[in-house]
Amino acid sequence: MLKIEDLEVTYKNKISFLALQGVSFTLEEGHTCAIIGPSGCGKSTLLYVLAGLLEHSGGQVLINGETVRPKRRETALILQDYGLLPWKTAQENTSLGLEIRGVPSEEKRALVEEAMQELGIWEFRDNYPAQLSGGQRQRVAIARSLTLKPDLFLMDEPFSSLDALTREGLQNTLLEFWQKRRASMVLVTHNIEEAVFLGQRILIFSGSPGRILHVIENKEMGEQGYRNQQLFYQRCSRVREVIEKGV
Ligand SMILES: Nc1ncnc2c1ncn2[C@@H]1O[C@H](COP(=O)(O)OP(=O)(O)OP(=O)(O)O)[C@@H](O)[C@H]1O
Repeated sequence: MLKIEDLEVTYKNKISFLALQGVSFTLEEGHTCAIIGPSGCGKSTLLYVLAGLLEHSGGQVLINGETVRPKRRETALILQDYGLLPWKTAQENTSLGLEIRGVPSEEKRALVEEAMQELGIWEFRDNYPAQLSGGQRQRVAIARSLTLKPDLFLMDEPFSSLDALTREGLQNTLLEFWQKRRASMVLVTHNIEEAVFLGQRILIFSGSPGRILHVIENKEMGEQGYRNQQLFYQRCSRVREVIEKGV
């Protein structure tokens, strides 16, 4: 699905800034990977490159064998601040992506209902963003991307502003969704437990420039009750150790 080879990204303002260097990894179709690392190591930069929103200065980024291109329809980018329009209801916000693409209204309504039902927010369809909780707003943002039937989800700390319980609820929802649809997913997070709960492979970055410091395979991800298993805690400790000591 994704093949990144020797990626380099330089921001060119008055002074050039090398944000990522020598980043290589692959993500097989239908798999997930979590990216974790210190603030400023280039995690968001990497996602923007994968979303085709930012040009890279070196290396290769291939999605299904093709060079990454802007506005690939099947790529969904989900950000931390939800990106909801305050003057539109939850339903209208969910249909935004389809509207921009000129999908006929019957089809649009069906796709929107399906996505909102899947995320458990259909009953809040007439609420405006200000009348929704943080978790519900994030669900609307995810539902909006689901309507476009993406095969690649890029998520930039999507749950970071939520309280611990809401966050766990949404992590479970995301896991169930992934198990059903098997879309490919790249999740950027600051949260070690989240990385181990949702990433089949965990890429630990160092900065700066951002590079991959270590890769941890986490094949048990998604197993029934994984969050409460001994192995889950061991993996979390291992990730913490690499972040703290670099080995
Ligand atoms: N438009 C820009 N111009 C110049 N430098 C930038 C620009 N955007 C980001 N940077 C720099 O690139 C580096 C990587 O930024 P990025 O936002 O990708 O990091 P991050 O790992 O996502 O950080 P955080 O975890 O704090 O969100 C940082 O040092 C940042 O200051």
